[in-house]
Amino acid sequence: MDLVNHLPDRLLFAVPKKGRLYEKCCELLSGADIQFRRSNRLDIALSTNLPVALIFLPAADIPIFVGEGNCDLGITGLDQIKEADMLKDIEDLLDLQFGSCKLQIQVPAEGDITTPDQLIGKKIVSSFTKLSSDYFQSLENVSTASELKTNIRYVGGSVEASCALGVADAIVDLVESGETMKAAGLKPIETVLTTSAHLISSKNPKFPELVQIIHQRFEGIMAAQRYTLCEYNAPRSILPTVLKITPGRRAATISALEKRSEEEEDWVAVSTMVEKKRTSDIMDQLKKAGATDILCFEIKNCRV
Ligand SMILES: Nc1ncnc2c1ncn2[C@@H]1O[C@H](COP(=O)(O)OP(=O)(O)OP(=O)(O)O)[C@@H](O)[C@H]1O
Ligand SMILES: O=P(O)(O)OC[C@H]1O[C@H](OP(=O)(O)OP(=O)(O)O)[C@H](O)[C@@H]1O
Repeated sequence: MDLVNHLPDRLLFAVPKKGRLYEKCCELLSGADIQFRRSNRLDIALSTNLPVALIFLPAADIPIFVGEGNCDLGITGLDQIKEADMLKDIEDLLDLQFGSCKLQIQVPAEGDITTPDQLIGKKIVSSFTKLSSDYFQSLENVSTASELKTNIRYVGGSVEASCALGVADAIVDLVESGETMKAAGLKPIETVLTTSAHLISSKNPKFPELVQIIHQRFEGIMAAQRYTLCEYNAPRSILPTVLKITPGRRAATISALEKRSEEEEDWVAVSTMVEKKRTSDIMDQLKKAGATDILCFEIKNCRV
């Protein structure tokens, strides 16, 4: 099939082609019901149910493709967006809350260096030379990279080996668990940036309505991951108390329950979204306040 001829009618969505972000991106695309089949070795896949073409690119190139308007949408790390200096050229639509890690200055664990200012004038190795330069410019209080006393050099991978090889006094690299740096005999002395994967769009997308629809679907996935639906019954008299416990995202939905007799007090059913991580605590608080029949449900999908 001549893929390229099908592209003018399609929103181009740039997705990391491999690496740390790839699997999770595929899960999100599936959650947003963007169906596709990626043929072996092909870096373009046409969606089978939406006018979308997925373009699989290195995570580092995605900010440029989206920032310069070649792709309407993209997913990549905030670190890559800032390193490409593209934050001002894109719309930062959503923090997707995966691919979370820190860009840190790491030095030999057994060495004398304990603070970043001791590195002024020394050798730094990183794949993030812009972010490293920005950091040391601010530390050295100079306005351009050419005025820097600190020597910042680029390497594309295995950055953590640079100190042991004598190439660097310190490195600036991504750290999640810390295992890689520990194994390389390094320790952190500063966090330059905290990062995660973001959904980004071009400032002037060719398919703005579809950008909005996909953005809303991704927001729905994030909300479904973050919240559960909590339903319970309560006497109307305790509503002010229980609504303080479960105020909901916007407000709780309250429905009157049928009375079984004239004498019975007014009861209501309350339905509200609660943060997943607080669910057990909230159920305990509701029970204590006098609510009954407290149920919590997983949210499979939603639009918020
Ligand atoms: N250890 C990690 N934990 C969580 N997220 C990470 C980690 N390392 C990298 N990331 C995130 O994933 C993005 C892509 O990193 P990854 O190492 O997968 O790159 P890559 O595209 O495979 O390139 P390379 O070939 O240079 O490794 C990073 O920019 C960062 O946002
Ligand atoms: O703190 P940790 O959990 O050990 O993760 C950190 C490692 O992850 C990243 O590299 P990755 O494994 O993606 O491969 P790369 O070195 O080829 O970029 C990063 O560059 C570190 O090497």
